[in-house]
Amino acid sequence: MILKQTGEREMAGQTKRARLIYNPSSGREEIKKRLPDILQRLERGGLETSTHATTGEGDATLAAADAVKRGFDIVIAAGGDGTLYEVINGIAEKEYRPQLGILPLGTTNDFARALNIPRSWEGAVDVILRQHTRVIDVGKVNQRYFINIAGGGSLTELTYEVPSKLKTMIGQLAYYMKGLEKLPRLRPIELYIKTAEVELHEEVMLFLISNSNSVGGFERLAPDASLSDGLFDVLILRKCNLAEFIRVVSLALRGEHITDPNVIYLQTRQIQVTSPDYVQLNLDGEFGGTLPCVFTNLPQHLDIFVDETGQSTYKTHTLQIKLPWKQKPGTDGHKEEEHES
Ligand SMILES: Nc1ncnc2c1ncn2[C@@H]1O[C@H](COP(=O)(O)OP(=O)(O)OP(=O)(O)O)[C@@H](O)[C@H]1O
Repeated sequence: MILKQTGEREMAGQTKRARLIYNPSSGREEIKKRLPDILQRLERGGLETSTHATTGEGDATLAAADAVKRGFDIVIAAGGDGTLYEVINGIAEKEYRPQLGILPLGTTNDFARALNIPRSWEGAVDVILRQHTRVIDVGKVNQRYFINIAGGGSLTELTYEVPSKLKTMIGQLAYYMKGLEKLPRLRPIELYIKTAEVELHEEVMLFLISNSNSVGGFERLAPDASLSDGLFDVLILRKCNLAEFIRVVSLALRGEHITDPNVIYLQTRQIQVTSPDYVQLNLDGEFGGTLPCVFTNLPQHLDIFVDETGQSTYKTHTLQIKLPWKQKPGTDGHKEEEHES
């Protein structure tokens, strides 16, 4: 018999079993060097851990579903947001859902940032070993699941356009470079939005359906978002020109965009989005199909290990973007400063 429920194995005096699913290509490929140390630290901390190295797109979903089937107590996703997204998609639809640990070794690690999971592998492993968990909501759309954010429209196609080689080499800056390249070709989409509370028909630049407040390096994108309130925070940017777009983005970096007249903000449990246009969906940074669709919040659906101290080890990003038409020849147009928060 497989002892599945949280705590059952401990109560039976058995060591907990963890399945570490890691993406060897994540971030700057740090996991390749760190794996023996990570396994040793987990083992010393009392977790019997076996590993699965992902081989490409979709493999982490299969590996996570397999870990559920084999009755692992804990699944650890080691990599970036893409790996975490795939692991969640292997677990979220199942009746038995192991506890989830995160080792943030990717480029952006939005969700780990939202949960204050330490950036250092030692700190992140210790969070798992201390066994303090938080139950979080999961978003469901088109039979896929997301925990951080879903969106569509201009710029949301960005994350899967950045080649992984470029991300490995220059990290988060790759996203911003690609973003600048896209700015001149922003185009609005026509949307019909329906929730239990409102119905809207608007021309919009983009829409974001968020579960956490930390998205793409913007730490206050949805300032009121709670991971476990059963609600999505929906942000819609109305049709606007390039200058207004840049103004809203710079307000968003400071978390001051919610009251802007170009921004519609609402909270809801379920939202139906349709469009006569071809609109691709972005789920936690990955391609998630196209409109039309219904986004449903599954309240408190996953149990994730978090830092009980709540102290952030993340740096805040101040991004200074020189607009292409003001750029001097020979400069790259970007400057990123980091400050300890
Ligand atoms: N062995 C592999 N080689 C290349 N790509 C892989 C491999 N295994 C998985 N992948 C793909 O790499 C994608 C991105 O990985 P991941 O999110 O872990 O890292 P990242 O892109 O560096 O970080 P972030 O998503 O935070 O920017 C995953 O969605 C997955 O499909």
